[in-house]
Amino acid sequence: MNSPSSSDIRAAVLQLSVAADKSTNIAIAVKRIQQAKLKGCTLAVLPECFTTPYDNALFRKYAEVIPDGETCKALSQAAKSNKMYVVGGSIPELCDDKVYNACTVWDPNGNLIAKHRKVHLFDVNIPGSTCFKESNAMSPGNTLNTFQMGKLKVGLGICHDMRFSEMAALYQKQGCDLLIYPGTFCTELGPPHWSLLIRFRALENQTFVIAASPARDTKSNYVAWGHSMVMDPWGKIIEEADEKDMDLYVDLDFTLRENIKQQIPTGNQRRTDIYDTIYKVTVLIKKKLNFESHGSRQNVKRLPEDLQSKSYDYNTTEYIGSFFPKTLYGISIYKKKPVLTHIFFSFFLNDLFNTSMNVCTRHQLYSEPTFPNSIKFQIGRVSSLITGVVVTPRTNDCNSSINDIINS
Ligand SMILES: NC(=O)CCC(=O)C(=O)O
Repeated sequence: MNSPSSSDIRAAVLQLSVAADKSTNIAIAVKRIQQAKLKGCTLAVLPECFTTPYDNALFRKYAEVIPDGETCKALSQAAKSNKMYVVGGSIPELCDDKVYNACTVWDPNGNLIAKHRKVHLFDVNIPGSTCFKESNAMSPGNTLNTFQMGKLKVGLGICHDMRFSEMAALYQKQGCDLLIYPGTFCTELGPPHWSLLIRFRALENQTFVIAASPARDTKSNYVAWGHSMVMDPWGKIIEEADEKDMDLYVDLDFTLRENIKQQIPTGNQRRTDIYDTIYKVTVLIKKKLNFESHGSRQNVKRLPEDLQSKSYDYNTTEYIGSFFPKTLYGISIYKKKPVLTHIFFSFFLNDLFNTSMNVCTRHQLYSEPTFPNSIKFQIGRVSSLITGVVVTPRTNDCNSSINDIINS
């Protein structure tokens, strides 16, 4: 194996102590980011729930909206003033009266470039050891999330997410070079599993892995294991903290990963003819439809349950369309983006025949029969949330452009 010659990034893993006061925690994080900058780092990673003691009773109280809350403002400013990428551990996020365990990522201009809501909540019941039910206080996220640092692609997970190998495998399939897990394992599950799981995820996906824990506080209700660490794709620990309040500064050389990928090319050796790991796009009809066309209002009945959602493989789906005939409603995935079905079919045929033809679908029977008008005739708003697509009816909306539909 070639020995690594140049460092691609210098990362700081900030294993800070979490105090009872949120503003104090934020101020400490900002200071540690500044110190990481002075150490030459371009990336700083904070721990899970670094603003909040890890306690179901406190999550809602400490929660804030993203990106307008106190923590986000401070992290954005810290990223910008230090010209660094900041992976903001996690904070309790308040959204639509729900609380999520959410990681924000900030680029060197202070822009929010990714958000990951913990997908697998920490619900365990080990008599005599650990009992925790995070789902009593938090809602789960539904998507996998990556961000780009120059040429490097980074996949995000939060703590318990690291137990799920499919999730990491999907990041590997998406080409991630580095996986980052802010995490707070406890002193019961930390010793047997923390380091092993990080090592598995690194080795099986041939990626670097950074796991950032808070420092241990033996007086808190939930005692964190600490031991933040950085693992290389060979399964070797590059740096590991002990349980104390401390930071790691680590050089990551991605030529190591490139070499391992060439030498042991497991990424190309998967037998997808006999097994596969897929990332699903879920299409959901959220509300019953009520739309207006040609002056006549149509009240559409509630869909049968089985027609209300469909799942597709995100990675392989190029063109897929579903009609919900009772509502005349359609939804499609076109080049991995959600579009309304009639637009999808138009695109599809236009691509196929390299022409600008009009396609008359059932929607268009109720709208105007030309292509531009059919785009304008929008019976629903399509928003690409998390893993899925939520279709929310909108009445008589004739002003949206195709970009609005795809990007909304
Ligand atoms: N905060 C967490 O998700 C803890 C996960 C954990 O300890 C585990 O064993 O899993």
